[in-house]
Amino acid sequence: MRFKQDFFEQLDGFYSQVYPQPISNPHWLGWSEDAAQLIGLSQPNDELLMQLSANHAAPGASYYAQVYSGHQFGGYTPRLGDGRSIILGEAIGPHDAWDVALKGGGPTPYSRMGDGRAVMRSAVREFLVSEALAALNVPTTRALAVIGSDLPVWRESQETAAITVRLAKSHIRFGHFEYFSYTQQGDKTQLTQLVDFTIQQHFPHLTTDKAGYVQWFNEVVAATAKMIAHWQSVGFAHGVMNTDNMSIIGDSFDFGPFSFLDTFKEDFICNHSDHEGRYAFGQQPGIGFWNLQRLAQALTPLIDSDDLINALNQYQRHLVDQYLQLMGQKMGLPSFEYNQQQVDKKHLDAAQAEQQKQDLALIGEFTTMLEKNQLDYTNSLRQFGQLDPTSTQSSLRDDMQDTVKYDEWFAAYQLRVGKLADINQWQQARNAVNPKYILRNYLAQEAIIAIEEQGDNTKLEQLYQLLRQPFAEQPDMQDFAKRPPDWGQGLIMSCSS
Ligand SMILES: Nc1ncnc2c1ncn2[C@@H]1O[C@H](COP(=O)(O)OP(=O)(O)OP(=O)(O)O)[C@@H](O)[C@H]1O
Ligand SMILES: [Mg+2]
Repeated sequence: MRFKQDFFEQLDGFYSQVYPQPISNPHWLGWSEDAAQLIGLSQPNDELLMQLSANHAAPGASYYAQVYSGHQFGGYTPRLGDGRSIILGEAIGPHDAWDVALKGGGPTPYSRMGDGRAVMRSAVREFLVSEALAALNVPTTRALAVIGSDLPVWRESQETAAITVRLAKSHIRFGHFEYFSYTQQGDKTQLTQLVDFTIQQHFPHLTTDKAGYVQWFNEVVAATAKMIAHWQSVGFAHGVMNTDNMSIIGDSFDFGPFSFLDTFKEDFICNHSDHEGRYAFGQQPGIGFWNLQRLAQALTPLIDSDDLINALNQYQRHLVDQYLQLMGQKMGLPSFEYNQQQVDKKHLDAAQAEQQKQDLALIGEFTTMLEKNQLDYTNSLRQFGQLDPTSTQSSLRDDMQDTVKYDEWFAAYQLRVGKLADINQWQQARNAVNPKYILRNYLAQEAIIAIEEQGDNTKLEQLYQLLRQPFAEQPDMQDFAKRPPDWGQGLIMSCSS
């Protein structure tokens, strides 16, 4: 790893330098070949294991924990910060630089009551989902590796500690801006410094002046909407959309009790502690907006309210455009022209707006049918993409209890689809965007249990390899595409991690 230290060198006062604490008997549990390439690594080796388990110092690393705050479940916590994630610096890759962080690397000045550690099950889940989302083309932080140990940690019972080696183009969160806006009221120096740094590093096509700030916030709104549209389209529930878990570049970030939908359920709650369903699957688009409003509030010292409001007002349009683009591809809505050019246009004409409304309704009726018939979201879409859109018979129809309703819907769908030139091609295009394999909670759980009980990471490795190619048939792996067994249906994860 070759590091640069832009955050560390340019943002003094935005972090505490702190060295990670080693974990004992470190061993590789998981290694992502794809993530490794991003920072110019190929194979894991013993020295790297010692460095990433904090047993040896990594040459060129700075080791720091960032300070931030955030709205958690709607309430403001004035100071959070990296309580268990220690950043080594920005590793220089062939295309981008990636922060390398040891999540679970030991206590920091921001640990509050926590031990600075992560338990194996949560580290494994974060590793797998980071790489699975990336393979689904969802914007996300990455995971280079997960490292097991025999260091005991206490949660509800005794468990062992592990470290996820996270790669992130940025660790800057909405909560960073909240922290520097509210702790330094009346003095914009640090807030300005942070915005300028963010723009220079991650939005280099923009200027660091008033006009640039406005454009930047517009792009943050669009990136956030895009990320959430991706989540809704693949059926991903994040579970803890606090503003300290929202990345400023719109990457999915901090994976705790997340879950992919098995059976489609709009109000699915994956977080055991989320009693009111604040972060339920169907609430995510609205929460994204709420979080952007909190960010906007923190930026009022630098950007005029009218400009912030104008940008916020574009959120829904970005979200709908992106969602329709993704779902349109998944469902094969033809001449789907919600391309980037159109997304960038400020206004749609009346005919386009009407078409959007109808398409949204068509997609919504489809997911409602899935929900009513308790069908699996991922598998139903995969199945749908293999049917013959010119024929009224299909295996998906056979799965519906109410075929009258389905036929009615399908007739409307056929009308929208029109004539197809090549059915084979149509089906191939659907298979390229409707995954066959997703990280179902029960699959992650099986991999975790094998490690817990036998110290065997074969299942984890197998799952990682499977999810690298979620759209490929992988004939030997068909069982992994099945709906969960009874014990694994709607598995809800504990928040302790
Ligand atoms: N075991 C722990 N020890 C110390 N601090 C912790 C621990 N678990 C969580 N925290 C801190 O509590 C706050 C909220 O936790 P949250 O679960 O959102 O983040 P996280 O999973 O620890 O890390 P990240 O957001 O970097 O992925 C953060 O400040 C986090 O660092
Ligand atoms: Mg967090």
